Amino acid sequence: MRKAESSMDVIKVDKLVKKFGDFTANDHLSFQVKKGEIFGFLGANGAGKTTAIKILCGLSAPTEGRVEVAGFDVEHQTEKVKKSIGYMSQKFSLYEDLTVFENIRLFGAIYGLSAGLIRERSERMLKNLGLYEQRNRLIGNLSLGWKQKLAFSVAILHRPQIVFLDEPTSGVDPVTRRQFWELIYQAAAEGITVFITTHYLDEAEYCDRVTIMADGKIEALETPRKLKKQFDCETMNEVFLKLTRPH
Ligand SMILES: Nc1ncnc2c1ncn2[C@@H]1O[C@H](COP(=O)(O)OP(=O)(O)OP(=O)(O)O)[C@@H](O)[C@H]1O
Repeated sequence: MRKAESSMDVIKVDKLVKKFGDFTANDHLSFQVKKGEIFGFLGANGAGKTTAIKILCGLSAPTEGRVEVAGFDVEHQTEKVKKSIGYMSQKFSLYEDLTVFENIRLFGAIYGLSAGLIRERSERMLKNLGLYEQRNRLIGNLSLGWKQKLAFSVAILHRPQIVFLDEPTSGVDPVTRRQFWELIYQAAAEGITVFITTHYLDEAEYCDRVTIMADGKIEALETPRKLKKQFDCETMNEVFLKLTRPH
């Protein structure tokens, strides 16, 4: 298993609570994520994953607790947090009526990259993806798998410290999911921390550490190997079912 690059914590969550009225969506979450780590954030529908990710990205304020991302307080240094991260979700889509290259140029400019840097990085990225010959095609004409791989590459174009991926492989075929994970490994090897939610339990096996949430609480947080040993299971799927089935 690939090791996280250093012992530096780039995400620190301390007793995070998020309430919507009387309903507690995140119930005293505490965890840390290291630089270069691939951190899987799992849980059944409604467990509270997206709620927590929105707080970590500075899009929503915690009700209680303290959250630090890339060394910044998410509540009081929101703009600095936003500059340090990349974000991609299942629903995040590139502009369908712009070409591959036009999308990269647009997002590069939004991230504040110079024209020269955008050209250099986009060429390298498109060649790495095997999409260079398609650079003048409209996004709308690409398959979902290509769109998601490209969306991920665009989300890290500005070399963020951390990239948040909310169900990025939802609906794509197993071969493309494997290729997507190759991109994740490349990013992590370059020191980008990857925070990912997924409902595919085979993908949980690819993470350095995994947290499993149920009803707004963290039920387990460990490496996949240790979790399987701890719960006496062959697969992460079995671990997940043990921890998230209604008791
Ligand atoms: N703005 C809101 N107002 C009220 N309730 C909310 C709000 N946002 C989320 N919730 C509730 O909080 C709970 C957690 O939702 P959340 O979207 O974080 O779950 P999730 O783990 O990401 O689920 P999924 O896997 O389906 O994406 C759900 O019961 C949801 O209905």
